[in-house]
Amino acid sequence: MRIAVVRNPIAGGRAGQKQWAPLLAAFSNRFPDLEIHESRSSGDARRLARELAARSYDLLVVAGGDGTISDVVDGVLMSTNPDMPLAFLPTGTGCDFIRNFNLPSDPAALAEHIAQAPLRKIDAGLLISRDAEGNEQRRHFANITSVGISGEIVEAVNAPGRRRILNGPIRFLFHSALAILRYRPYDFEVLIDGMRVHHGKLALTAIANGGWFGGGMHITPDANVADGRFEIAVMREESVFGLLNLLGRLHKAGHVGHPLLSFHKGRRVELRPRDPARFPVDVDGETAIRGGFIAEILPGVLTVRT
Ligand SMILES: Nc1ncnc2c1ncn2[C@@H]1O[C@H](COP(=O)(O)OP(=O)(O)OP(=O)(O)O)[C@@H](O)[C@H]1O
Repeated sequence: MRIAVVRNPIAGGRAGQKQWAPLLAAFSNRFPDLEIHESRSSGDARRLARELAARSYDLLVVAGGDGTISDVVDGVLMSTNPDMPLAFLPTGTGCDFIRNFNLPSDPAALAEHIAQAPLRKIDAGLLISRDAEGNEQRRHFANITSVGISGEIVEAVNAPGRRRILNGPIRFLFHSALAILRYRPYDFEVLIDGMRVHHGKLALTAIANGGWFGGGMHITPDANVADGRFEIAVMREESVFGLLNLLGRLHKAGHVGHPLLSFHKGRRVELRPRDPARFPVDVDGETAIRGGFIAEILPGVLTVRT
């Protein structure tokens, strides 16, 4: 099997770098023709994926976290060969997307699992938004797009320079607490398949292909990456203490049934802000776009070996 790996060398910080040596050894052993391609800057994994998808590999393996997977998914789906099969080597901090698949953690077992796994089709999301000049922009995502408090947290956690100061989970907790204290709820209309399901102030809305975000928070427990639909969680305005309490329950999906939360299924979600602010949107754990947008599910567009 001819395999190209797209690796983000900074994913997961020091822990991610430690994981890499045993993964590389196990994969080189199982797949002697392995080629490694490293991203050189933010967003570079998208360019690499688009170029590599057009060549004659049997498989593209993504070594990184959710941001790298998101860039590679976008690059492959924008390439001349969107059917290029993908597999995942988790070396990121949160690694939420791969929680949707039952992957072994031992490197040799993971290599064998990928070698044996049948090809299957899963869904991806498409975001249609506008850049600061008002031009339409399109990008794909793999896992979850969210706005509100989560958008603010993701922007704060990833702000330039912060990756070096605190390590992954501590940085996330620290900036989450700060962002919650500072959060002023946005005013939104949320439309799902043309029906208005919410208008007014929001704590958070998550549009999910997969079930987890924020490093293990099980925000949409009913999401299924292969059912052709999003699961959408709409969390209404809440006090700071209420928000902290709700977010604290997310890891074990203890938020389900909370009176301020509603869950929906749909294929097309429109988020219309009531004022035209360029608020940050969390796209697979990165601030990839700003302001209102439309999200569409693309059923079965991704080919994976998981
Ligand atoms: N060579 C590079 N130098 C600097 N940044 C890079 C480089 N390659 C990729 N990036 C950027 O690194 C960021 C983080 O990547 P990624 O999300 O994969 O890791 P993570 O944040 O540790 O994991 P997770 O998202 O699962 O928590 C992405 O925004 C990506 O664009």
